[in-house]
Amino acid sequence: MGAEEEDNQKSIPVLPWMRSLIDVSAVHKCPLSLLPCIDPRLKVALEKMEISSLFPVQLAVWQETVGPGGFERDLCVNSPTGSGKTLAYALPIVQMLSTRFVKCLRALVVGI
Ligand SMILES: Nc1ncnc2c1ncn2[C@@H]1O[C@H](COP(=O)(O)OP(=O)(O)OP(=O)(O)O)[C@@H](O)[C@H]1O
Repeated sequence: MGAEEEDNQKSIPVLPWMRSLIDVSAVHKCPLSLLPCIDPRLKVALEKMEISSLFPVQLAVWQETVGPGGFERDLCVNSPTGSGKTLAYALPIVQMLSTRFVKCLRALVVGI
C-alpha cells in the first residue's frame, strides 16, 4: 500500500455503525408475541396484514433501534432483495413516531 493510499484510509471516519457489526444471518425469525416493546396497535396492524413474525433483518434492526436497550442512531443495513428491508426500517419509525411527539425530522432512509 502506497503512502497516499495509507493516508486516505486513516482519514476515513469510523462511524458508530461501523464499530459494532451485526451478522444478520445469525439472527432468527421472531414471532410478534415475543417482540420486545412492540406497541399493541402496531402488533394488531401487522396481524391484519397476516404478518405473524419478523424476518431476521427486521428483528436485528428492531433490537438496535427500539430495544431492549436500543437507541436512536444511524444504521447501515446490507441485506438481499426480498429479505424484508422495507419493514425493517419502517416498523421502528412507526413505533417511535407513535409514542413520541417531536416536530422535527426524525428519520431519513437512503436506499442504494
Ligand atoms: N415479517 C414479514 N412476514 C411476512 N412477509 C413479509 C415480512 N416482511 C416482509 N414481507 C414480505 O416479503 C416481501 C419482501 O419484502 P421487502 O420488499 O420489504 O424486501 P426488501 O428487502 O425491501 O426488498 P428489495 O431489496 O427488493 O427492496 C414483500 O412481499 C413483503 O410484503
